Amino acid sequence: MPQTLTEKILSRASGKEVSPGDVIEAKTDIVAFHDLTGYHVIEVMEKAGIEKVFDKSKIVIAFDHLAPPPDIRSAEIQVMIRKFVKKMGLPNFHDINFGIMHEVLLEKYALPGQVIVAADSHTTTSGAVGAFAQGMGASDIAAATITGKTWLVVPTPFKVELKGSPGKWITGKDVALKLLQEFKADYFNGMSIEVYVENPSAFPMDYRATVSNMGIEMNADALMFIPDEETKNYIKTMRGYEPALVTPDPGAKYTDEYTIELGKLEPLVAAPYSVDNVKTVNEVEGKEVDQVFIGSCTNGRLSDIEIAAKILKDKKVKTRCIAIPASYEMFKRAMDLGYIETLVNAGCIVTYGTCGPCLGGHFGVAGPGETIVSTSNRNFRGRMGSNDSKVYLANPAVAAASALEGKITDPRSIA
Ligand SMILES: CC(C)[C@H](C(=O)O)[C@@H](O)C(=O)O
Ligand code: SF4
Repeated sequence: MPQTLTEKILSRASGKEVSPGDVIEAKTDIVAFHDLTGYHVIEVMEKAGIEKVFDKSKIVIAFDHLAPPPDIRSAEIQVMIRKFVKKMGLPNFHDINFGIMHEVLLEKYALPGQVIVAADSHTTTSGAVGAFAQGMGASDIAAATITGKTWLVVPTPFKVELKGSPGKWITGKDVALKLLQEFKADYFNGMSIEVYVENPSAFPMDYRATVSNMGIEMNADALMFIPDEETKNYIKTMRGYEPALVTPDPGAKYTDEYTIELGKLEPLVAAPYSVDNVKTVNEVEGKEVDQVFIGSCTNGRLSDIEIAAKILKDKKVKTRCIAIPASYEMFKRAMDLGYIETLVNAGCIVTYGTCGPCLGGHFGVAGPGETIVSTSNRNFRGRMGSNDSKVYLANPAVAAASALEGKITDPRSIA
């Protein structure tokens, strides 16, 4: 039987031919956790008295939610995890100066065809390179850390096709929001989405990562881009070697298919208080904005910072604007290309590699009555701080244009 990417990956990982609905035990290629959930993972292991991991080289840990620690409790958690890393002799540990775990996984570890599990819902991000990547709770991740295995229900594969090329100021975010507008936030429950890109270079890895990242907002078990030339180029550029590509068999069967004509997309916005409350930017433009956040594991990559820099070059923002490249690597590249200087000159506050304001943690928590435009992935009540704040999710061009004008702005109207 011709297999989808989902079936191919999970058949290899479980050692038998799988079909949607099967409950399987799959071997994990990478098991990861961060500071906030890592604490619980280690606690579960310690309570069970287990002092070994299945394979040191396959455990990845990154500090991001509490980086740098905003309070004593966060610092305590990091101290505890550093001790665990030392005791176990884990080589793939990324302290507060590396970046957001999902971005670190994408840049340094994830490969086509792998099974990746991590203690964070946005683990779907690694699907951008064609890995079956799923977020899990701390107990499941503790079990996978110990055994190198996890149990899964094989999801039903659904195909999305991206045709043509996106227009000016249209990015991966608009594709993610289009899917949410069309299908709503719970449609893909029990499914995996496999995205085929007709014209690989027109939809680069940064855009793919945004869409995969928001796969969990669609409730999909995984959101994978079918590996192609762009996957190869990305891994070659970031790591210096060419990966082997895993692709679905011709004639593989999907439960359904949906096509997006990239050239027909408009900049979209998710209005409060739900990620699927999607509107065109023109429907909400003119609303006054108190703070703009450009960053997170959704949109903190080089192209996001580049777009913001292009819009803000030689101008001044009219509202608070916080920009956070998702990793050290992204910060460094943005700095070398002059984007950081542009953003600082425009009046933005810039730091690197933290979840920070995305989940209302620190570095720009939203206050009562405030309106925020954010490039992150969630906007439910209280997500970025006060229950009385309103968060509009958008792509980096809409965010930067809104910072420039002090109100929600269509970037096509100004640049
Ligand atoms: C803290 C963590 C468990 C959570 C997640 O799993 O997604 C966070 O990263 C988020 O984005 O809300
Ligand atoms: S940046 Fe936001 S969405 Fe991503 S892992 Fe951190 S808190 Fe979660």
